Amino acid sequence: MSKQKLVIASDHAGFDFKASLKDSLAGQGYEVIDLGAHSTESVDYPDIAAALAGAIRDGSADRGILICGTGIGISIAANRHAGIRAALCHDTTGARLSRQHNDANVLVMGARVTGIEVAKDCVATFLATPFEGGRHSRRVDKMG
Ligand SMILES: O=C(CO)[C@H](O)[C@H](O)COP(=O)(O)O
Repeated sequence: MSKQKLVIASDHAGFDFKASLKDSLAGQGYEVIDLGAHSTESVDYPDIAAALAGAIRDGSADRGILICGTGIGISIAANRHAGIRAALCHDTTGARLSRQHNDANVLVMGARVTGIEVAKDCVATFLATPFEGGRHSRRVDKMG
């Protein structure tokens, strides 16, 4: 099976964290589109979330990873976009269930609240876990 196409983006607070995740994913052979931020210069997370939503919507990527300081603002912003199911996760249980029950297509994490090794485990779990369907499909469908 071919690897999923990934898009990753962060605000300034997640810049270093994003670089670590991107390196790790590249090392595993993933194609990763990086939509910035490209430095620690301050940017606004709604703009970052909008850019990533566009990349999922136009088919440039299958799954997304978003990072801000807490993950809260950028997940709120991402979920305002049609077709985006962004899950803010702090551990691998959340990452697994976000896929099994919610068919999340964007994993969100907070660089100021989650350690990078936990984050790498969350990414691996998120990418490896299929949606369970069944009763969960009905609920996901109700969200549009
Ligand atoms: O976590 C965030 C949003 O939920 C942002 O990363 C955070 O608010 C940015 O703060 P600052 O401009 O003080 O670096």
